[in-house]
Amino acid sequence: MKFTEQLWQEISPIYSAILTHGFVNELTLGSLPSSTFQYYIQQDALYLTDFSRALNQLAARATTPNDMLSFTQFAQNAILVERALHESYFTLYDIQPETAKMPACFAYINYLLATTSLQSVAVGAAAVLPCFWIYREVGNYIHQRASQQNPYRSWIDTYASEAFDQSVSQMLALTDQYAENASAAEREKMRDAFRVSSRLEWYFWNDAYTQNRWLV
Ligand SMILES: Cc1ncc(C[n+]2csc(CCO)c2C)c(N)n1
Repeated sequence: MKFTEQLWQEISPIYSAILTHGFVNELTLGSLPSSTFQYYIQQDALYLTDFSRALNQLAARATTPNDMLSFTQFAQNAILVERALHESYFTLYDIQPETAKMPACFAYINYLLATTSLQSVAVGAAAVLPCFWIYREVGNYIHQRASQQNPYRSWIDTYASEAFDQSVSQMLALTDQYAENASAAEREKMRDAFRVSSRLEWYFWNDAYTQNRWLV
């Protein structure tokens, strides 16, 4: 079994919790309150900018030109996605930009920046992988079920694209290659990083759903 297949098996309860989460359910049905979607998009714009920084960190630290190129392209793409949010959804759904990261976004981004800066590139790659992989799976899941009249259709179509599918496959191959060259202890850290980020993906949806804010 591929290393990444093993990773996916290990997060099976987390992935199920994401698919059955109220945010995903209501987004699919089109009944998600616009204020909830607004919170999500505002936080995601903040997330994407720093996610790009985390990928650039991996690009700077990768040892082969091929890997550097992959991480650089992913990093560039995250900024393009962020820009697309501004050019489409912010206008389409009349959303105001936000500057404060709420708890899940704050935790997730700081975890990714610390891991891609201070851990090995292999562990850093495992930490950013859920962002790609979970979005492809959740994106396809929603895409298959949502109606054409869904008010969030424009967002839903983004993650079901072929271009996105290709970058996820590239990221998976890259992670498997790092795992092959890693020691058992290193692979254990990769598994842990993959699980932590997957959990934080759930928290990201949950913060939007509950409109979570700093209590103090
Ligand atoms: C919280 C959160 N997690 C994952 C994504 C998905 N995503 C954003 S950028 C990118 C690819 C960059 O090359 C992917 C897969 C998101 N938007 N927000």
